[in-house]
Amino acid sequence: MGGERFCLPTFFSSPKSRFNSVPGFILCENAFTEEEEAALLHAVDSSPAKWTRRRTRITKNYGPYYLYQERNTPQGRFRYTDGNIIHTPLPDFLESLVMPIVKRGVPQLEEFKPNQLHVALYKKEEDSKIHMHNDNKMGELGPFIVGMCLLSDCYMTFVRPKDGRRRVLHLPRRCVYVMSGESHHEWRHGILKGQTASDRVSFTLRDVRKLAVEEGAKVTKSSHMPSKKNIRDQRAKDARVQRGEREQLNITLADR
Ligand SMILES: O=C(O)CCC(=O)C(=O)O
Ligand SMILES: [Fe+2]
Repeated sequence: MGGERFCLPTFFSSPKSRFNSVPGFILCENAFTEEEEAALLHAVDSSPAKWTRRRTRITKNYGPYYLYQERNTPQGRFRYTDGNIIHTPLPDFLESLVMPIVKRGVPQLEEFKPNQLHVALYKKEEDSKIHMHNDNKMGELGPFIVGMCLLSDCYMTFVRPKDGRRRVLHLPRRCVYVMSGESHHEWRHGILKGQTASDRVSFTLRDVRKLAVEEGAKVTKSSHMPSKKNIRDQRAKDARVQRGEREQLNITLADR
């Protein structure tokens, strides 16, 4: 760990963040070994899902393709192609590797059955970050969101819009964390620029209970159709892909 640009954001020292905890947030340190970490990275590398660039992060997505917008639209938080939510099958390593670690570290998660796994690579040299957001803004998730930190520590910033409270939590490499209760429903969170110690990989597990449209169903109601602008943007993107302009992301995590 180290690097001069990895330090607490300046507002951390403000009186509002003196009590550094967020209700409902559970942190399990040393939740997995270096060998397990290597196995998880190798499993992501071996999985056929494609890497996609999203703003400054690079991600692999399994389950319904999730967007981080907080606007309440009829199509919800999901990305569509031809009227269907993009859906990548869950990988085998979710059951064989990920869930045993999560349940061992946090026994309260015994009943937790995620149907979505989001793998993100935050690159230090690209100042990767994730903007402040609330994953459950539209109430589509079950009671837990679970995260895992691989390869690097980071600081996660929390803000509670109701009263402006702010907290910054240190998430160590190889931890498992859980957002439940207030941290899940009332706080927003993000990882700001410069707040990962080095290249970091995270796993986010969600239990998506409400899709705007039935999984796999054709969108027929006009109110469920993506906006004209979304359709235009998607067509332009598809055309770029066909012309081979899309960035080819050949990434290997295991050799980092
Ligand atoms: O990288 C992380 O640990 C957090 C990611 C996150 O907040 C999310 O995917 O919703
Ligand atoms: Fe999140």
